[in-house]
Amino acid sequence: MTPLLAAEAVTVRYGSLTALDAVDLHVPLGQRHALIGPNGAGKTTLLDVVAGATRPAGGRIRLAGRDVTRLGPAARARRGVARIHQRPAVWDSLTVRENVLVAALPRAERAGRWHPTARRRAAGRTAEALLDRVGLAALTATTAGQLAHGQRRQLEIAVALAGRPRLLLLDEPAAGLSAVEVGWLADFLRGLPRAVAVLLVEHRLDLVYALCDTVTVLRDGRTLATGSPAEIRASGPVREAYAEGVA
Ligand SMILES: Nc1ncnc2c1ncn2[C@@H]1O[C@H](COP(=O)(O)OP(=O)(O)OP(=O)(O)O)[C@@H](O)[C@H]1O
Repeated sequence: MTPLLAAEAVTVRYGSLTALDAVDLHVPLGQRHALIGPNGAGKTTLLDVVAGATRPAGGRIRLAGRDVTRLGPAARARRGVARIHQRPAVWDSLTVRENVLVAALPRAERAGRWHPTARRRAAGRTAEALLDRVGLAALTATTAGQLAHGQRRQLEIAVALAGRPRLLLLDEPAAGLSAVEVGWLADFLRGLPRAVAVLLVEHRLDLVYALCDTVTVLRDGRTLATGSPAEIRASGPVREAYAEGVA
């Protein structure tokens, strides 16, 4: 079956540094797939390539079989790719609700809400439901710039889901969160419908093993191993390589 995401022989160079060297990655529909590896292994670079933020020097990205290598981030977002950044990226000057509305309006239009009032209403309902789900219902009128780090993460997740993605790219979502917030994040991601596939970059292996079906280990821009959490845990070379480089 055609995977939702296929990265084929993706190569990225920064000057003389090869950040990714012919990396292959397949994510089937609905899969929770983790990318782990030492610092500098190329994990964020691979997310950048999948999101369309970095153009590879070689290789292809296919979404549901279609070659999207030449498409930028906005076109990929329209095809169902959403991203959570290492530092939560939200509009500081807008309210919490407005942040989600901005993301929900184009989706409402694509869903056939042509009339502006109908579009606003549909987007408003989406925003309210999502803010409720991420636990920000009491803060809808708060300016995003006033939110604490964990709340910004919750908001960014609501914004990402407002476009109804098929593929959610998460770049170290647990970074900077308290233990309670990490627990919330794990529960939230576990509860995501399988209509959304997840590609997760995360240093916290407890979270990776608890959430993901498949784990790919990168090292120095190359794939060291891909397997189930049990297979990756049991792999001596993987443990050594990962332990060497983790901060
Ligand atoms: N814009 C850039 N210009 C030059 N080099 C870069 C750039 N972005 C990344 N690199 C280099 O590419 C390599 C891969 O970086 P990347 O951020 O993808 O690694 P990572 O596995 O995500 O690391 P970390 O776990 O530390 O976030 C590193 O050597 C990094 O210094």
